[in-house]
Amino acid sequence: MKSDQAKVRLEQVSLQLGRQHFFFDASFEEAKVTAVVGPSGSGKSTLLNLVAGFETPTGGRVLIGADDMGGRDPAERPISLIFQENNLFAHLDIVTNVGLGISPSLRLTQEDKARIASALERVGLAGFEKRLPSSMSGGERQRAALARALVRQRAVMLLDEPFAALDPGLRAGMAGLLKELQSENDNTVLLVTHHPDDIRRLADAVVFLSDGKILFQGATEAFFSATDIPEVGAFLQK
Ligand SMILES: Nc1ncnc2c1ncn2[C@@H]1O[C@H](COP(=O)(O)OP(=O)(O)OP(=O)(O)O)[C@@H](O)[C@H]1O
Repeated sequence: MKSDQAKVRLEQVSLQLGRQHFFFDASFEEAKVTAVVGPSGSGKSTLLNLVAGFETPTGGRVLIGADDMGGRDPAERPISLIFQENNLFAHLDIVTNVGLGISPSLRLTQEDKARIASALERVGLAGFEKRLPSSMSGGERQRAALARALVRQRAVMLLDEPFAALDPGLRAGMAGLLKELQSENDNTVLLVTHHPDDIRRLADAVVFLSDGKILFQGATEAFFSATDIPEVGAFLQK
Protein backbone atom coordinates (compact mmCIF):
# COMPACT_ATOMS: atom_id res chain seq x y z
CA MET A 1 0.00 0.00 0.00
CA LYS A 2 2.57 2.56 -0.96
CA SER A 3 0.93 4.17 -3.95
CA ASP A 4 -1.65 6.38 -2.27
CA GLN A 5 -4.31 3.71 -2.84
CA ALA A 6 -5.67 4.53 0.59
CA LYS A 7 -5.20 8.27 0.60
CA VAL A 8 -8.49 9.90 1.55
CA ARG A 9 -9.35 13.13 -0.21
CA LEU A 10 -12.27 15.50 0.22
CA GLU A 11 -12.24 17.66 -2.88
CA GLN A 12 -14.20 20.89 -2.40
CA VAL A 13 -16.89 18.95 -0.58
CA SER A 14 -19.96 20.91 0.48
CA LEU A 15 -23.03 19.90 2.45
CA GLN A 16 -25.95 21.59 4.19
CA LEU A 17 -27.57 20.00 7.27
CA GLY A 18 -30.39 22.10 8.70
CA ARG A 19 -28.89 25.57 9.14
CA GLN A 20 -25.30 24.32 9.23
CA HIS A 21 -23.19 24.64 6.10
CA PHE A 22 -20.06 22.50 5.71
CA PHE A 23 -17.15 22.92 3.34
CA PHE A 24 -14.15 20.59 3.41
CA ASP A 25 -11.12 20.52 1.13
CA ALA A 26 -8.59 18.20 2.73
CA SER A 27 -6.43 15.16 2.24
CA PHE A 28 -5.52 12.44 4.68
CA GLU A 29 -2.24 10.70 3.99
CA GLU A 30 -2.07 6.98 3.36
CA ALA A 31 -0.84 4.84 6.26
CA LYS A 32 -0.89 7.81 8.65
CA VAL A 33 -3.07 8.82 11.58
CA THR A 34 -4.80 12.18 11.16
CA ALA A 35 -6.60 13.62 14.18
CA VAL A 36 -9.84 15.42 13.34
CA VAL A 37 -10.41 17.97 16.10
CA GLY A 38 -12.42 21.08 16.86
CA PRO A 39 -15.09 22.39 19.20
CA SER A 40 -18.34 20.54 19.78
CA GLY A 41 -20.63 20.96 16.76
CA SER A 42 -17.78 21.98 14.42
CA GLY A 43 -18.44 19.09 12.01
CA LYS A 44 -16.06 16.28 12.98
CA SER A 45 -18.64 13.48 12.87
CA THR A 46 -20.09 14.96 9.69
CA LEU A 47 -16.67 14.82 8.01
CA LEU A 48 -16.36 11.12 8.94
CA ASN A 49 -19.93 10.49 7.77
CA LEU A 50 -19.06 11.96 4.36
CA VAL A 51 -16.06 9.62 4.03
CA ALA A 52 -18.12 6.65 5.24
CA GLY A 53 -21.02 7.41 2.90
CA PHE A 54 -23.66 8.11 5.57
CA GLU A 55 -23.89 11.65 4.18
CA THR A 56 -23.85 12.61 0.49
CA PRO A 57 -22.10 15.83 -0.54
CA THR A 58 -24.11 18.41 -2.43
CA GLY A 59 -20.92 19.48 -4.20
CA GLY A 60 -17.40 18.14 -4.66
CA ARG A 61 -16.06 14.60 -4.41
CA VAL A 62 -14.85 12.10 -1.84
CA LEU A 63 -11.97 9.97 -3.14
CA ILE A 64 -10.18 7.00 -1.64
CA GLY A 65 -7.04 6.44 -3.67
CA ALA A 66 -8.07 7.15 -7.26
CA ASP A 67 -11.64 5.96 -6.70
CA ASP A 68 -14.54 8.39 -6.53
CA MET A 69 -16.79 7.18 -3.70
CA GLY A 70 -19.86 8.92 -5.20
CA GLY A 71 -22.77 6.48 -5.44
CA ARG A 72 -21.11 3.84 -3.27
CA ASP A 73 -22.90 2.65 -0.12
CA PRO A 74 -20.94 2.53 3.14
CA ALA A 75 -20.61 -1.27 2.82
CA GLU A 76 -18.99 -0.86 -0.62
CA ARG A 77 -16.27 1.50 0.64
CA PRO A 78 -12.86 0.27 1.85
CA ILE A 79 -13.49 1.45 5.40
CA SER A 80 -14.04 0.15 8.89
CA LEU A 81 -15.64 2.19 11.65
CA ILE A 82 -15.41 2.43 15.40
CA PHE A 83 -17.63 4.81 17.30
CA GLN A 84 -17.70 5.91 20.91
CA GLU A 85 -20.24 3.27 21.86
CA ASN A 86 -22.91 0.97 20.45
CA ASN A 87 -20.32 -0.79 18.33
CA LEU A 88 -21.52 -4.24 19.29
CA PHE A 89 -24.83 -6.08 18.99
CA ALA A 90 -26.00 -6.65 22.57
CA HIS A 91 -27.70 -10.00 21.89
CA LEU A 92 -24.71 -11.60 20.13
CA ASP A 93 -21.61 -13.04 21.78
CA ILE A 94 -18.17 -11.57 21.10
CA VAL A 95 -16.98 -14.11 18.55
CA THR A 96 -20.18 -13.51 16.53
CA ASN A 97 -19.86 -9.75 16.80
CA VAL A 98 -16.29 -9.92 15.49
CA GLY A 99 -17.33 -12.38 12.75
CA LEU A 100 -19.81 -9.81 11.46
CA GLY A 101 -16.81 -7.69 10.54
CA ILE A 102 -15.93 -10.31 7.91
CA SER A 103 -19.35 -11.47 6.73
CA PRO A 104 -22.76 -9.95 7.54
CA SER A 105 -24.33 -13.36 6.85
CA LEU A 106 -21.76 -15.04 9.12
CA ARG A 107 -20.76 -17.52 6.44
CA LEU A 108 -17.25 -18.02 7.77
CA THR A 109 -14.52 -20.29 6.46
CA GLN A 110 -12.00 -22.03 8.72
CA GLU A 111 -9.52 -19.37 7.68
CA ASP A 112 -11.95 -16.62 8.73
CA LYS A 113 -12.41 -18.31 12.11
CA ALA A 114 -8.65 -18.46 12.60
CA ARG A 115 -8.43 -14.74 11.76
CA ILE A 116 -11.11 -13.95 14.34
CA ALA A 117 -9.31 -15.99 17.01
CA SER A 118 -6.07 -14.25 16.24
CA ALA A 119 -7.67 -10.76 16.32
CA LEU A 120 -9.26 -11.52 19.70
CA GLU A 121 -5.95 -12.72 21.03
CA ARG A 122 -4.25 -9.61 19.67
CA VAL A 123 -6.57 -7.28 21.60
CA GLY A 124 -6.28 -9.38 24.76
CA LEU A 125 -9.71 -11.00 24.56
CA ALA A 126 -8.83 -14.68 24.04
CA GLY A 127 -11.31 -16.60 26.20
CA PHE A 128 -14.06 -13.97 25.77
CA GLU A 129 -15.57 -15.66 22.69
CA LYS A 130 -18.90 -16.67 24.27
CA ARG A 131 -19.35 -13.57 26.45
CA LEU A 132 -22.15 -11.10 25.77
CA PRO A 133 -21.16 -7.41 25.55
CA SER A 134 -23.26 -6.61 28.65
CA SER A 135 -21.02 -8.87 30.74
CA MET A 136 -17.88 -6.95 29.75
CA SER A 137 -16.31 -3.65 30.80
CA GLY A 138 -16.30 -0.58 28.54
CA GLY A 139 -12.61 -1.13 27.75
CA GLU A 140 -13.19 -4.77 26.85
CA ARG A 141 -16.07 -3.81 24.58
CA GLN A 142 -13.92 -1.23 22.81
CA ARG A 143 -11.20 -3.84 22.33
CA ALA A 144 -13.80 -6.18 20.80
CA ALA A 145 -14.81 -3.36 18.43
CA LEU A 146 -11.14 -2.94 17.49
CA ALA A 147 -10.89 -6.70 16.80
CA ARG A 148 -13.92 -6.43 14.52
CA ALA A 149 -12.37 -3.51 12.65
CA LEU A 150 -9.14 -5.50 12.33
CA VAL A 151 -10.67 -8.60 10.76
CA ARG A 152 -12.31 -6.44 8.11
CA GLN A 153 -8.88 -5.72 6.69
CA ARG A 154 -10.01 -2.43 5.18
CA ALA A 155 -7.40 0.16 4.34
CA VAL A 156 -9.17 3.11 5.95
CA MET A 157 -10.26 3.24 9.60
CA LEU A 158 -12.70 5.91 10.78
CA LEU A 159 -12.66 6.29 14.55
CA ASP A 160 -15.13 8.67 16.21
CA GLU A 161 -14.02 9.25 19.80
CA PRO A 162 -13.26 5.56 20.25
CA PHE A 163 -11.80 6.01 23.74
CA ALA A 164 -14.37 8.46 25.10
CA ALA A 165 -15.97 5.98 27.49
CA LEU A 166 -12.65 4.86 28.97
CA ASP A 167 -10.75 6.04 32.04
CA PRO A 168 -7.28 7.60 31.51
CA GLY A 169 -5.35 4.35 32.10
CA LEU A 170 -7.46 2.41 29.62
CA ARG A 171 -7.30 5.27 27.11
CA ALA A 172 -3.53 5.09 27.07
CA GLY A 173 -3.61 1.30 26.71
CA MET A 174 -6.13 1.37 23.85
CA ALA A 175 -4.25 4.19 22.13
CA GLY A 176 -1.01 2.16 22.30
CA LEU A 177 -2.73 -0.90 20.88
CA LEU A 178 -4.33 1.12 18.09
CA LYS A 179 -0.99 2.66 17.11
CA GLU A 180 0.67 -0.75 17.07
CA LEU A 181 -2.00 -2.31 14.88
CA GLN A 182 -2.17 0.72 12.61
CA SER A 183 1.54 0.68 11.88
CA GLU A 184 1.58 -3.09 11.31
CA ASN A 185 -1.26 -2.86 8.80
CA ASP A 186 -0.46 0.56 7.34
CA ASN A 187 -4.05 1.72 7.81
CA THR A 188 -5.05 5.25 6.95
CA VAL A 189 -6.74 6.46 10.14
CA LEU A 190 -9.06 9.44 10.69
CA LEU A 191 -9.43 9.85 14.45
CA VAL A 192 -11.97 12.22 15.99
CA THR A 193 -10.87 13.21 19.48
CA HIS A 194 -11.30 15.99 22.06
CA HIS A 195 -8.03 15.19 23.81
CA PRO A 196 -4.69 16.84 23.05
CA ASP A 197 -3.08 13.75 24.68
CA ASP A 198 -4.54 11.50 21.97
CA ILE A 199 -3.22 13.86 19.30
CA ARG A 200 0.28 13.82 20.80
CA ARG A 201 0.54 10.09 21.19
CA LEU A 202 -1.21 9.00 18.01
CA ALA A 203 -1.45 11.57 15.28
CA ASP A 204 0.97 12.31 12.43
CA ALA A 205 -1.22 15.17 11.22
CA VAL A 206 -4.16 17.26 12.39
CA VAL A 207 -7.22 18.72 10.71
CA PHE A 208 -8.89 21.37 12.89
CA LEU A 209 -12.52 22.31 12.24
CA SER A 210 -14.65 25.22 13.32
CA ASP A 211 -18.20 26.00 12.24
CA GLY A 212 -18.18 23.44 9.41
CA LYS A 213 -14.88 24.63 7.92
CA ILE A 214 -11.22 23.67 8.13
CA LEU A 215 -9.12 26.26 9.98
CA PHE A 216 -5.86 24.28 10.08
CA GLN A 217 -4.39 21.24 8.39
CA GLY A 218 -0.81 20.13 8.78
CA ALA A 219 1.69 18.15 10.81
CA THR A 220 1.00 17.50 14.49
CA GLU A 221 4.01 19.51 15.58
CA ALA A 222 2.85 22.53 13.58
CA PHE A 223 -0.62 22.22 15.10
CA PHE A 224 0.70 22.62 18.63
CA SER A 225 2.43 25.83 17.53
CA ALA A 226 -0.58 27.22 15.66
CA THR A 227 -1.81 29.19 18.66
CA ASP A 228 -2.02 32.32 16.50
CA ILE A 229 -5.31 30.83 15.26
CA PRO A 230 -7.59 31.89 18.16
CA GLU A 231 -9.80 28.78 17.98
CA VAL A 232 -6.74 26.48 18.06
CA GLY A 233 -5.29 28.46 20.97
CA ALA A 234 -8.57 28.08 22.88
CA PHE A 235 -8.67 24.34 22.15
CA LEU A 236 -5.11 23.79 23.34
CA GLN A 237 -5.67 25.74 26.55
CA LYS A 238 -8.43 23.41 27.74
N1 LIG B 1 -29.06 15.86 10.30
C1 LIG B 1 -28.80 17.07 10.77
N2 LIG B 1 -29.67 18.09 10.65
C2 LIG B 1 -29.42 19.32 11.12
N3 LIG B 1 -28.26 19.67 11.70
C3 LIG B 1 -27.34 18.72 11.84
C4 LIG B 1 -27.54 17.38 11.40
N4 LIG B 1 -26.42 16.66 11.69
C5 LIG B 1 -25.57 17.50 12.29
N5 LIG B 1 -26.11 18.75 12.39
C6 LIG B 1 -25.47 19.93 12.98
O1 LIG B 1 -24.21 20.11 12.36
C7 LIG B 1 -23.25 20.53 13.32
C8 LIG B 1 -22.05 19.61 13.31
O2 LIG B 1 -22.39 18.33 13.84
P1 LIG B 1 -21.30 17.21 14.08
O3 LIG B 1 -22.00 16.08 14.78
O4 LIG B 1 -20.59 16.90 12.83
O5 LIG B 1 -20.30 17.94 15.09
P2 LIG B 1 -19.08 17.38 15.93
O6 LIG B 1 -17.94 18.29 15.67
O7 LIG B 1 -18.90 15.94 15.66
O8 LIG B 1 -19.60 17.61 17.42
P3 LIG B 1 -19.35 16.83 18.80
O9 LIG B 1 -17.92 17.07 19.17
O10 LIG B 1 -20.29 17.52 19.74
O11 LIG B 1 -19.69 15.39 18.57
C9 LIG B 1 -23.98 20.58 14.65
O12 LIG B 1 -24.34 21.91 14.91
C10 LIG B 1 -25.19 19.71 14.45
O13 LIG B 1 -26.27 20.13 15.27
